[in-house]
Amino acid sequence: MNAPQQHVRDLTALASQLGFEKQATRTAIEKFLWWRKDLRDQAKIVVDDALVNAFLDFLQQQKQRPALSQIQAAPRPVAPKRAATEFEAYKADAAATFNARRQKLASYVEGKSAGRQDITSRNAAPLTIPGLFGVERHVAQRPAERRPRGAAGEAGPAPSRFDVTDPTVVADGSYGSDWERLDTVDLANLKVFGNKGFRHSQKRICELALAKRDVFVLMPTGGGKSLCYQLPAAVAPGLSIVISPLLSLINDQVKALVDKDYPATYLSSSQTERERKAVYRELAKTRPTIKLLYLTPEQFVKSGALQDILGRLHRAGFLSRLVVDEAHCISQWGHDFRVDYKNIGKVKQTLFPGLPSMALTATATEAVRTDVMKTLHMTKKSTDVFRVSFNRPNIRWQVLPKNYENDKDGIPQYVAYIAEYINTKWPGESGIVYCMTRDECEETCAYLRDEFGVRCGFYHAGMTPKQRNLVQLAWKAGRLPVICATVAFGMGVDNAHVRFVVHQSMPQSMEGYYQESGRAGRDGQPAEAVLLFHQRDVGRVKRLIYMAKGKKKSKEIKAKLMEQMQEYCVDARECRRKLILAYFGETFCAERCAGTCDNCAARNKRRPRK
Ligand SMILES: Nc1ncnc2c1ncn2[C@@H]1O[C@H](COP(=O)(O)OP(=O)(O)OP(=O)(O)O)[C@@H](O)[C@H]1O
Repeated sequence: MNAPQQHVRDLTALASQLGFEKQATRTAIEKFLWWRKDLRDQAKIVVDDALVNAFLDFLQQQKQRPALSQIQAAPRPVAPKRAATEFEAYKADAAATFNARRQKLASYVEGKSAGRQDITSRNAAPLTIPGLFGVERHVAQRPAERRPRGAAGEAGPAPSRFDVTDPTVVADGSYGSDWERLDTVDLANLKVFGNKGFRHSQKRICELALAKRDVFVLMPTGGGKSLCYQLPAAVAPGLSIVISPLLSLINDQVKALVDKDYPATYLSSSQTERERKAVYRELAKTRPTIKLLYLTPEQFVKSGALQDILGRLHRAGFLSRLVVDEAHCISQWGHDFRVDYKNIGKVKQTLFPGLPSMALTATATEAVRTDVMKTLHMTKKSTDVFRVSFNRPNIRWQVLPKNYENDKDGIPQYVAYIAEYINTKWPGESGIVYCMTRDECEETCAYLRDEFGVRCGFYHAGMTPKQRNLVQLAWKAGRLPVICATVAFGMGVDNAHVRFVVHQSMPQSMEGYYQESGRAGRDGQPAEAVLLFHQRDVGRVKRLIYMAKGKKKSKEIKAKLMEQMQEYCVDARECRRKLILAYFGETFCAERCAGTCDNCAARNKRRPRK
């Protein structure tokens, strides 16, 4: 199938999820692709937010027109003038964003970025990232009398951009107006990332990373883990490697960084030969200008050519750090175990001895943390562990009984409940309904959409990557507020405004549940996590675990994790927040829950009023 035909198929699937009539949209899509010459001519395309938005707007316009057949017949669409102009604007905008991103990325790896300088040596001219140039200039021009002074009053050492211990720093949000008081880490945070302050322990983590310590970061979803390695990588000399489990996650991160003029790139099978070669060419230089290189674990562990090149850079002292994102994938006790993750430690020890590491995760229990540290050869002595509370005060946790019976129209009552919950409590708001199987996922979506008028789509591993990507983009853009999904809708799902996450059935583990429900309320606004529980689902989950591929031992571990999940579901007394946090080794006083879980709310109701 050639590329345009593939686009037609994928975009049609998306349009039908949105309720557009299939045959009519097919022709419209062909028109759309005809307009978007860039898509038609390329074997590989980047389907990004701009493209999906342009497409959906285009569909909307087509739908409003009574005679779609006219469009079919005409060589160019006969749209009302205003609409056509609007679409032209969308088109131009989408194409411009698309091209700008590609060009930026290409210019980094091919070394064409205007005004770029070598940013890698301590004595080199200021950092080449345009945003950071001001930082450098500022530090370099700091007047001598205002530099930090030693005890005897003598002038302190001239500040360098690795000077991260300025005692006058105003951390955690309040910068004041005096720029002289800010150190390099603060300035990089402001200039490169546009943040006015640090969250949690971000600053300390950056400082320790710059001091070449091993660091283990446990921070809840949305806590701000990325900054902990992106900032030190920008400021430290040399190149940092980031291992991340998903291509979509890598793409999102690199895109966001390139948009900030940050020299980051990646190597993946989704790149064209030309793109891959350009990255290799850059890496083969004595001093590559790339600061952050994203890789999948498979590539890091299996690609001999890449290992050779990175090994050479390490021997030349040019590697700065190995970062392992979503580090719980290393451990069999984590809910997302990946074999290639397990081998990262071996490769690191053999090819990159002495290279500082950073491991980051949002879900590690004590057992997982110990496992990860052991695998990555991070010793207690050389490693600083940062744990941010996993409490999410803005999420209301609830477990409700699930009713399997059908209502008078033959619709399962639990589906009718979900529909009513969405339509009365969160109409039009963004949310996720997690389902146990692919079939349930499609079925629930059909019920919600066709019987109850909920605007929703579905997402599961049985769809092609492109179809999944389209649905995810439509969801992110707010076009499909609700997604019925299996756990395949997982890592990398980054939408701050999710108001609710419903689990239609019991999840497989507490870790998974925390991760999935934690996608609600990343913007800090009130959100809800509702789990529907029926004893029947315990047997179903168990069957899924034992029927899946894998070794007996790993299945037994999964069954144990599931039992803990079951205990959580059947507990009708203890504070949910306390149970979740205790699972991650954190103590929480139930009083602080203040009725924000079903068990505490029920207890408060029962209590006689004074
Ligand atoms: N210091 C900060 N000030 C303002 N915004 C911040 C700060 N740190 C992070 N953020 C923002 O918070 C959001 C979440 O950050 P990030 O994606 O790094 O979280 P995360 O911990 O990696 O989450 P996940 O586990 O889902 O990947 C991002 O939009 C990021 O820009």
